[in-house]
Amino acid sequence: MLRVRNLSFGYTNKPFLKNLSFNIDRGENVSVIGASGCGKSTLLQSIYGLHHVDGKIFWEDKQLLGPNFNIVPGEDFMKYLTQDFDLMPSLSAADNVGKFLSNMYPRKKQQRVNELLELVEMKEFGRVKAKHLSGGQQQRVALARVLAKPPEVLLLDEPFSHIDHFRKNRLRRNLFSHLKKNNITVMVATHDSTDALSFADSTLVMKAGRIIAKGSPEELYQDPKNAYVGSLFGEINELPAEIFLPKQTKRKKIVLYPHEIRLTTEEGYKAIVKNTFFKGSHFLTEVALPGDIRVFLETSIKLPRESTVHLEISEKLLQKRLR
Ligand SMILES: Nc1ncnc2c1ncn2[C@@H]1O[C@H](COP(=O)(O)OP(=O)(O)OP(=O)(O)O)[C@@H](O)[C@H]1O
Repeated sequence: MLRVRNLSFGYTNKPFLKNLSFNIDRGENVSVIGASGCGKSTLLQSIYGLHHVDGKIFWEDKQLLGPNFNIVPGEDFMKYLTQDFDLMPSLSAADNVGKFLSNMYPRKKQQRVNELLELVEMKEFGRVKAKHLSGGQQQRVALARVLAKPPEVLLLDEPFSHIDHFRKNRLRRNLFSHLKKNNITVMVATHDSTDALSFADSTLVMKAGRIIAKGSPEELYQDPKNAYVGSLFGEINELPAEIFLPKQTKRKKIVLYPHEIRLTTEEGYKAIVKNTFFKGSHFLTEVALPGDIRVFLETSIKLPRESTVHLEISEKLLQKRLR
């Protein structure tokens, strides 16, 4: 288990990461999500041992002591894939992947390199020098390289940022199932929730150096505490609670996903259609409640602009969200 206790760190005298504590089980896949600049990379670097931090970090029974105690920064059972890949430009893709593998058994080494190049769908580029590969191809080689000597803990910083949509889904499936199969503990930092949520066992949501929510992606989805958490799952509405439950005072705002708001007959909340956006399986429709409060909902048809509609939201859902 990776245990982080009261971790704080600042680039200046002022702490930026503030008192973070969490556990990650061996073999668990944890996504670290949050807006750009919230501290995801700093957290991964702190765990890897690149910063001298306050607080304690343990892997199993071993305390990780950081740069003041390690001559070569970083822990050897752990790999950290940075956002800038760190490949040797004049080496081929295959040589980059095999760089840290022993030359004692050349055939075994070759086999391992081929297996990993296949995993990231780069086998046909094995002989090409890294400097002649595209950004996305370099990122795939870098992913293969951190797996060459299987780490116990893998820290991935925006691992799919350069990879196109066509390939991304398959690559994510292959990579994460490889990690699960090999019981590798992984933390994936990303600002793109689709990059990680469907594969994560749990999620840490960061904002301005703090963890503001943690749980399984399903738990966070079912009960988004605020718009920041809700928006990890796509478009959201953050609406004044008093519209729906005037006597409710505990939460001033309520977060609702567009699909949770339905069209109904004339008994619902009256609204005017302002915009429609084609989304393939549905339209995302923007309507205005009195006071020009904008609401997004999903509709199966394209509704005419300025037409009047009525909205309905399940009472049970409202009560649950406002708890
Ligand atoms: N070496 C550094 N020296 C000083 N400040 C830094 C350094 N690295 C990062 N920062 C600052 O620390 C904050 C957190 O940066 P960090 O890179 O951890 O965020 P992030 O969530 O990973 O962002 P992104 O998603 O854009 O990669 C930012 O305000 C950044 O400017």
